[in-house]
Amino acid sequence: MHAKFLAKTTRTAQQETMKLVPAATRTQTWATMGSTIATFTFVWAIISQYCPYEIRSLMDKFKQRLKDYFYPYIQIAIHEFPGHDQRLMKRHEAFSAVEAYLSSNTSTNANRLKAEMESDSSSLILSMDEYQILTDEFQGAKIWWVLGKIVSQRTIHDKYYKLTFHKRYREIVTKSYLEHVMKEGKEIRMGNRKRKLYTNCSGSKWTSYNRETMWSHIVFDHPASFETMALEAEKKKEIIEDLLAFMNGKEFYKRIGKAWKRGYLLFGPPGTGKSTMIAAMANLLSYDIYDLELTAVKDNTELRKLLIETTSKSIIVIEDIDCSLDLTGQRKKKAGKSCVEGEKKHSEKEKKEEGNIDSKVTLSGLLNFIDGLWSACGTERIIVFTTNYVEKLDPALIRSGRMDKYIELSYCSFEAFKVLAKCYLNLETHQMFDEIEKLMGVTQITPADVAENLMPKTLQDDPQRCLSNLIKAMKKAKDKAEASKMAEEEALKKVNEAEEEKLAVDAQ
Ligand SMILES: Nc1ncnc2c1ncn2[C@@H]1O[C@H](COP(=O)(O)OP(=O)(O)OP(=O)(O)O)[C@@H](O)[C@H]1O
Repeated sequence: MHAKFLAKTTRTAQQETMKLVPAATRTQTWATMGSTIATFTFVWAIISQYCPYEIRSLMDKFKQRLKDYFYPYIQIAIHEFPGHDQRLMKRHEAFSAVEAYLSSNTSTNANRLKAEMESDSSSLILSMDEYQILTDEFQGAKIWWVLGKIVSQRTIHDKYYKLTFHKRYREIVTKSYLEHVMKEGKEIRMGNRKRKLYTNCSGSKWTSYNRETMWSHIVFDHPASFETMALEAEKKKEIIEDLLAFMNGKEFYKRIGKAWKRGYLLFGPPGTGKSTMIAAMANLLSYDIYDLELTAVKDNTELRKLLIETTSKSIIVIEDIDCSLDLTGQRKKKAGKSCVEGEKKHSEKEKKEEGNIDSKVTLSGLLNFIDGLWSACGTERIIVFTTNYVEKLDPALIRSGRMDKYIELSYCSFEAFKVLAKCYLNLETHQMFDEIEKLMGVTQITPADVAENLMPKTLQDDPQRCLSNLIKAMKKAKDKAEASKMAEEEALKKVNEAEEEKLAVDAQ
């Protein structure tokens, strides 16, 4: 039994030893590896310190190649402030585009999100938090995105988006995927951003990001739309189609070799909706507006600079062009609508407050602005001129080919009135409409005046009262027109009689 026990004990000890051997070997391996790494690090530190630069750089190259060989992934970083130049505080457009692109699938894929409201955005933007990894797929390629941050002693830390992908997808990612990200990102940003109304007149309520730009801006938040514009349906449709064709015409303009821009001349009496139409155009296309005040532009050089600073997807507006230039190309002083209503005297102080200066912009400078070589810098821009007196304009300014489309906005027709009645009173038909239609056939009333009368004075205001107000206003306008026509005829009759008398006297 003792021998049996001894044999068992010996076997167990042997087994234990067998079990212990690999554990000991493992410990030994780790120890060897640790000391090898320590030796390597030590040797590397010595080499780095004493080895000549050329050899070190060769070794670095070799190290990188070795890493490339064993690490089959490619990484691309897109920095927030490229070149680390944060002085201008100008974010890299590519960084913002990536941010917008990733925000679209962040909400479904990421579990740590950041919600921010950018100064020029109209809604909250969800983006991935730092070091969160997002996966995207494109044409079979898998791409990982991560948001990193370089912490430095600067007040702002440079952030970057890094994308990682397998090197077999290099072609797809660099040729198509990045382009797709930029395009989609820019579109998302366009849809989210608040649009702006720029002016070249400086004033306290206008803001500008930095002193380097000649334009100041406020957020453009005008509710005008083509739907609410009092205009004949056919005309409305034609204008909308024209604008949309322009917006989607990138390839077309490229094919025909023309700069991607379009000129519109809006003309008609005051209060017929020229400014409203510009706002509706900007809302339809989601464009910014640059309201160019010519009287505040020093000379042609400054005009050119202003033009260069405008961005694409914008409408450049010069209102009341007849007041800004005369036929000889010399400037008239503009004071609101003074050139129409009689030249009101403007004090130097008032002129300064409006930003008006003694401008030397010439007609040729303006023509260059519209379709000279300089006008081709930048793309997707619409230039709109407005005037109350188209016949006063220099023929050079409106010759065919210079302005692409002429839009006349005139007195209110019955069809246009019905649009306003629907908007203001929610009425599609009413027994008083017949009388209004008859009066509209013989009276000239502007949509602004119609709108003024249809506007309910209180929330409970009776639509019937608004319609009868309009009828009264139209009858008054009709009587006034008839009276002034009679006065004109009377004056003409007197002139004729006087001339006849003079002829009779001369004949004697
Ligand atoms: N066609 C229209 N449709 C809807 N509302 C209109 C229209 N025309 C004028 N209005 C109304 O009248 C107001 C003044 O119109 P708007 O300033 O657009 O006219 P305008 O032709 O630009 O005048 P001006 O030549 O004096 O600048 C607008 O705020 C709008 O409410």
